[in-house]
Amino acid sequence: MPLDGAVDVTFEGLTFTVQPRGGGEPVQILKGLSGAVRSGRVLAIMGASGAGKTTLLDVLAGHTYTGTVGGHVMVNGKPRHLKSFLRISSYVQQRDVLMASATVREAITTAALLKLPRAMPAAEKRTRVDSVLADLELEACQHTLIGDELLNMKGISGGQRRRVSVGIELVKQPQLLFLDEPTSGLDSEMAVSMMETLLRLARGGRTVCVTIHQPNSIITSMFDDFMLLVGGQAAYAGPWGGAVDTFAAAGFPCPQFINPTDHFLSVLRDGKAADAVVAAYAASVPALGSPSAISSGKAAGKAAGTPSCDVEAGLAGKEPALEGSSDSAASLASEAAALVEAERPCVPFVYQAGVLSVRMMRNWGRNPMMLAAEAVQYLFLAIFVGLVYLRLSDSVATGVPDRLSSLWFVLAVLSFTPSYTATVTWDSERLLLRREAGQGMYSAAAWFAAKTFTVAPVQIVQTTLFCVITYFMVGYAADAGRFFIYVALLNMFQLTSETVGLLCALCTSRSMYAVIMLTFVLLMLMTFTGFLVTAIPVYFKWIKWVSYLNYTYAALVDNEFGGDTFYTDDGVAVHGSTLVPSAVSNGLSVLANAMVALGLLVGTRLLAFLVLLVMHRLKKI
Ligand SMILES: Nc1ncnc2c1ncn2[C@@H]1O[C@H](COP(=O)(O)OP(=O)(O)OP(=O)(O)O)[C@@H](O)[C@H]1O
Repeated sequence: MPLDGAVDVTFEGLTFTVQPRGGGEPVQILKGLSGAVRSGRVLAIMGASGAGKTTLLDVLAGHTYTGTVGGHVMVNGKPRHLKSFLRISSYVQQRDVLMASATVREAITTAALLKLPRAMPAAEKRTRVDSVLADLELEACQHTLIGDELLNMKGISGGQRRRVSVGIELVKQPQLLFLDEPTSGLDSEMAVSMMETLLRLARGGRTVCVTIHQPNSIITSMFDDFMLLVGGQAAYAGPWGGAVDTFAAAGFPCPQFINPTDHFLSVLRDGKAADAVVAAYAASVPALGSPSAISSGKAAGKAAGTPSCDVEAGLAGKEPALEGSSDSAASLASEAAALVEAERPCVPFVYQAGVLSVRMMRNWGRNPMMLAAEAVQYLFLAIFVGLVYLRLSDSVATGVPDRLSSLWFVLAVLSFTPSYTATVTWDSERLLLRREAGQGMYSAAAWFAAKTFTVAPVQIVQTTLFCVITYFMVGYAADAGRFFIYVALLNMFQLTSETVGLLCALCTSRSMYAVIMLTFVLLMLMTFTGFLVTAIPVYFKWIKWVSYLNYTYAALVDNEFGGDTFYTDDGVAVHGSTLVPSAVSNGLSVLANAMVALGLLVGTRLLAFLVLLVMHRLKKI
């Protein structure tokens, strides 16, 4: 799909400085880099691990969230206006984070629905998807699942996954494409095919900038421009063909039959040699501040094919104090505002939530094992509880304590099962949410709404099944009203448990830590329902009053005992309400306890929502 409107990006004296977390002197990661990324061409940024490739790509793409950027970035010769720049550019991160249960076409269609204006006709969006599939040669596998080996879901190849990640960005037809290590993890054939795709996109009028680790010689032959970094400095910047000459001029000619990039990296491993190359390169380009340094780059490069061409001086170690340098506080604030603006979705909230709900439901549908595993878990546990407490008697001596413990056991099952499921599924959800919401495909609030409205019905069905089995197997009060109260209380309880699990996952950002936190929280809440401990120490009393287990347990016990009669061994009838232990009863009616439990469900859900928003804003998820 050829594009109109060539975009050339030039940069001069770029620095990037971070303040180490543990304190100490600021660390300069990029040390005054200058160069250009041209329309219709591919610029490959290379260097050893830690040389600063990703940092440079982030700064060029305008994706820096921390640190201080210095220097100039110009777009078509004018200072970059980050907000419009972000609108016409796309960034493909190193790791493919995709929905495993979607087909290739569905993944790109979802991106089109969320990234293109709502007003654009559906047919036009479909055409856009078709053309992306054609551009990336994904037509043959468009109906294949993306898949995930960890989920035992067979899917497309690694190279196709990389192309799907690019396709998701291409739907908005960006003029600039930044890709972090697009060939990493691919075998050489797939890596070549990926580079061919990028070259084709560049030739169609796009400006393409990639970081690359260890390219083979076929891949290097596809570079138009090349930038080689060592310790945040430029060892070379210019047309690919000039790099070998620069190294030769510095005293390091490339041996015959050796891949030049292997030679470059091997030379740069030696600190002294690296300094010599950096100095030789810096001496071969116009001085920083010279009018020719940026503006004449393209023409000079094309004419001479020397290092001082498309990509300009990487002036080693110099801290440029350029006029209008972007490291002023005001400039940084406006860049941050531009990023926030760029992360704002372009379709309405309800539409976002709708598209996400469809995708989540499809995910359930395509993962019958996931659904079945949960349902079997509830079924198995319900039958287990039923068998343990099968047909309880109405004896004061045995029926009463067994009823109390069975209800506590039911709560234990419905505390741990949904909350653990919420924490263990979080890791994969988090990565997708971070990428997609981070790119402004949808808001975190829309994701939360979609999750709430798609997960809740499934959970209600599962919990109701659990309730029916346990109620009749155990033989709780034979009263329809009390049965429905039991079902309602446990459904609210189960949803609260799921929310508590999600809350722990959101607070810790890693499911492993979430599980530890959750176990601690649940055990603490379970201890103070009045069933395990009757005399609660004064310093723990507050836990009882904020615990959703306490209110639900009190309501369940009251509901069960309230209208029933029990019999002593001597046959004396005793009204159930008098048998409720004082440690369990909290003085509230069933309805009042249910209302508090409902309030706690709404409260924890709102709290989870707020934590999600904060963590998303802080880039912690
Ligand atoms: N926010 C940061 N705070 C502290 N150090 C950082 C930060 N970002 C990057 N660095 C450091 O800057 C150096 C360059 O990092 P960068 O990720 O750009 O390297 P790279 O060349 O892309 O490496 P790789 O190929 O391993 O991804 C590394 O030493 C890294 O630890």
